Amino acid sequence: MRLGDLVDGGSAETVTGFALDHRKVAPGTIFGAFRGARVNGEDYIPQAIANGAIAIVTRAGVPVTGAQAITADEPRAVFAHLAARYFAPFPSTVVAITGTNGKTSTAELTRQLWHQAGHVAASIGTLGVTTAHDQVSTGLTTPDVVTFLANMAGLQREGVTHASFEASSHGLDQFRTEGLPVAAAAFTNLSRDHLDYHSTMEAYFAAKLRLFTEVVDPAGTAVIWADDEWSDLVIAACQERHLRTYTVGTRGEGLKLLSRTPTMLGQTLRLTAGGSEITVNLPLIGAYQAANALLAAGLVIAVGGDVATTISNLSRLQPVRGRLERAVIARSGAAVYVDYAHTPDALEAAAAALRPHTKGRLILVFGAGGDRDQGKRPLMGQAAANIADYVIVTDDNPRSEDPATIRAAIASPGATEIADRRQAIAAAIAASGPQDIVLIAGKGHEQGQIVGDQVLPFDDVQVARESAQ
Ligand SMILES: CC(=O)N[C@H]1[C@@H](OP(=O)(O)OP(=O)(O)OC[C@H]2O[C@@H](n3ccc(=O)[nH]c3=O)[C@H](O)[C@@H]2O)O[C@H](CO)[C@@H](O)[C@@H]1O[C@H](C)C(=O)N[C@@H](C)C(=O)N[C@H](CCC(=O)O)C(=O)O
Ligand SMILES: Nc1ncnc2c1ncn2[C@@H]1O[C@H](COP(=O)(O)OP(=O)(O)OP(=O)(O)O)[C@@H](O)[C@H]1O
Ligand SMILES: N[C@H](CCC[C@H](N)C(=O)O)C(=O)O
Ligand SMILES: [Mg+2]
Repeated sequence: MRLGDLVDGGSAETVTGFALDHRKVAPGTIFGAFRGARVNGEDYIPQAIANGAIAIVTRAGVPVTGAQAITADEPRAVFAHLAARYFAPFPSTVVAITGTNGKTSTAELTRQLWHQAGHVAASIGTLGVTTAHDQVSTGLTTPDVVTFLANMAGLQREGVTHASFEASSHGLDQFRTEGLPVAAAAFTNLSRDHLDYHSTMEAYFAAKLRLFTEVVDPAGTAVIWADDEWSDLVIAACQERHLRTYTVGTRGEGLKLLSRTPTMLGQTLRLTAGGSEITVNLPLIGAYQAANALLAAGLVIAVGGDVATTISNLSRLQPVRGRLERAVIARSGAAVYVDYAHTPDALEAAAAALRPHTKGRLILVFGAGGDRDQGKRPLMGQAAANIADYVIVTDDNPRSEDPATIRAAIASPGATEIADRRQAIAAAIAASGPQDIVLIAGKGHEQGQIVGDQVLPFDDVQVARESAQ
């Protein structure tokens, strides 16, 4: 592809790739020079050109000498759209999920439902790039736009026709997932997180809302969990754009949840869909997993899946890694669960899921990540005190912060503090009785504890199993 094929007045030079970092520029690259959270990418334009960049996408007025300048008010959006034309084709059906909690779960359950329906399907998100046979980590929930589009194109080459992806608020704010057609977009919920980056709930919500007002195709569908306090605002924004909406939940119209009855290993859902009443046994516990499963079904139906088959396939869903994952039964007889709850709302959702299965006490081990929203820490501490009978506060990826300061900020009333996560997990399990449940929250599938700039190997499930012996 030549530069002239991509931009008006472009030269006949061959485009060889796209880069956001000047260190990744090779001859023929189009470089995106953007102001970032840490540094200003515009400062690296001369180096990018020296490394062979043939065009620079940036703001108007930024000096560019020796390469074609492509300028726009929102240069990240233009860069994404140019890159998408370069990397295309993509899987023919792509859907996205946003919300504070439940993106990974919904993306993964959507992938599973498509797989069951006979499609070659994949998902991209916190767990990495997942196909029926493989899982490769990308490091971020929503990778940078070049990685994202290259991965999507790679999936298409491998025969993937259906792909779901997580659109994090950072990703949406930074236009990391633009340019490719998105046939449907789901909203899970909104609660406190990431205010270190977005400052206010309104700004955080506005970032999420872009998925519906700008990213999803105008002829696409918004699939909305109707029972969240922010849902009506999402529905209103979609209606303003004349987007088709498909709502799910007890207030849902597409999939209406009539009742939810916990069973030993899951729950029975009674629903109305397309005018008929359907009962399905979901092999996952907790209201939150039912919500995510219904959203996944909604997405599959929104892009053409058969309603009855899709709902019946819910009974064959596999658990999502690190989301209410039963790690081990301790010698005491207590069941030990690992969950990725790292917000106040998620802690409540995870505890609510386990309560009906607990005859005794709910013992909770958790912490809060460093270099992330500080305001959520005391709220998590208070939530923990409300939902659990015994709380141990420990470390969870302190990153560059002092772990003791993070634990002090959590300040969970009545909690025990054990800095070392392995010791905390061991203490929780040692304290458990046969009727109790131990919930280890915050790290889910993660394979490391980030301390400073080191990633020390750590897996909550494995440590729980070792501690339970
Ligand atoms: C705050 C944030 O979101 N930062 C992300 C963002 O960085 P940025 O654009 O602000 O970059 P910057 O470091 O200020 O640099 C500005 C520009 O200069 C360029 N640069 C920089 C240095 C240099 O030598 N040369 C150069 O060209 C950079 O490539 C960049 O384009 O874009 C980078 C590339 O896409 C990301 O790697 C980086 O993620 C950092 C590492 C991060 O920790 N992000 C987390 C907070 C995050 O994004 N999390 C979300 C949500 C998690 C969830 O709840 O699910 C996620 O989607 O994972
Ligand atoms: N629908 C939901 N409602 C409330 N809480 C939920 C919901 N789905 C998941 N959770 C909680 O959030 C945790 C993380 O779930 P998941 O990984 O699916 O969310 P996510 O949105 O991808 O999170 P992240 O922002 O870290 O990528 C779960 O382990 C659970 O505790
Ligand atoms: N995607 C989330 C994950 C948080 C997980 C928790 N273990 C932490 O490190 O805070 C974030 O980057 O904020
Ligand atoms: Mg996620």
